[in-house]
Amino acid sequence: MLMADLGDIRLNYQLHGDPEGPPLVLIHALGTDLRLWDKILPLLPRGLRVLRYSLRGHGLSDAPNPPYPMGTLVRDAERLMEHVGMRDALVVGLSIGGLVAQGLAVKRLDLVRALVLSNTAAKIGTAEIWRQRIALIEDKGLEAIADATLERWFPKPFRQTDEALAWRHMVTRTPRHGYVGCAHAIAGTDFYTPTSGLRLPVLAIAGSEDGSTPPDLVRETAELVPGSRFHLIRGAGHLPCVDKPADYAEALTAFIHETGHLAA
Ligand SMILES: O=C(O)CC1=CCC(=O)O1
Repeated sequence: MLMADLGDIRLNYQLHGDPEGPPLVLIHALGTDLRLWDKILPLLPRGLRVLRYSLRGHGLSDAPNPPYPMGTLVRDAERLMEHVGMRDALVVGLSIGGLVAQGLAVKRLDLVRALVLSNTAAKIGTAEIWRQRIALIEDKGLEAIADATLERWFPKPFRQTDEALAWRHMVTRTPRHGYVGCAHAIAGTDFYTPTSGLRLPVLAIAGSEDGSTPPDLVRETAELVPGSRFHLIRGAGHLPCVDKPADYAEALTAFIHETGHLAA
């Protein structure tokens, strides 16, 4: 468990794997933290240098007052990669993590060699949806959105497990400032034009049961970048690294080898 003091923010991060290996960066979803990747880490090929961190306002990272502009979240990722001495990485971003990953690739292509856009889009939801969600949280707290969030995140059978309850706790324990800060960032982000200009290998991953970023939305984003590949995980929800970790790790591993990031 490590903390990067970047001056105006301290971010919690972890490094795994081979310190000399090709870099892989994992960026999580709203209302979760770096533990989102726990199940897939042991399933990834050996030899990678893996960086995962908690976004500002999440996990053990600082949670300053909202709002957080998307540019600030992108700058956090940029500065953290510089802090640990990483460039030319394969960057995996899930949901808001996918927005940060797109922004990072647009701004700093030297840091990003390939992108995995998981359960994400160039634009997620509408400003009005996010305004309503922020107002509800500011009035009643995160408990007020927890059940609806789990319905969008997980297919019904998974929602009935003890594990789903643990993820519900993760949502309600997210600092209110942190969730609202990042919700503002999502509300203000439309990457259709900048992402259309990207030219790098892209794998888009969708879950057939995803109630937050449904497969068609993910496919539409993949199609913005010529040559990108779309992979659907059947039976998975918004967080396939949680409810279908083996399928998720397999798709990621195939892409890691396909792009030549790590020799097969
Ligand atoms: O809360 C949701 O519906 C899912 C979500 C949207 C952006 C994100 O990171 O998660």
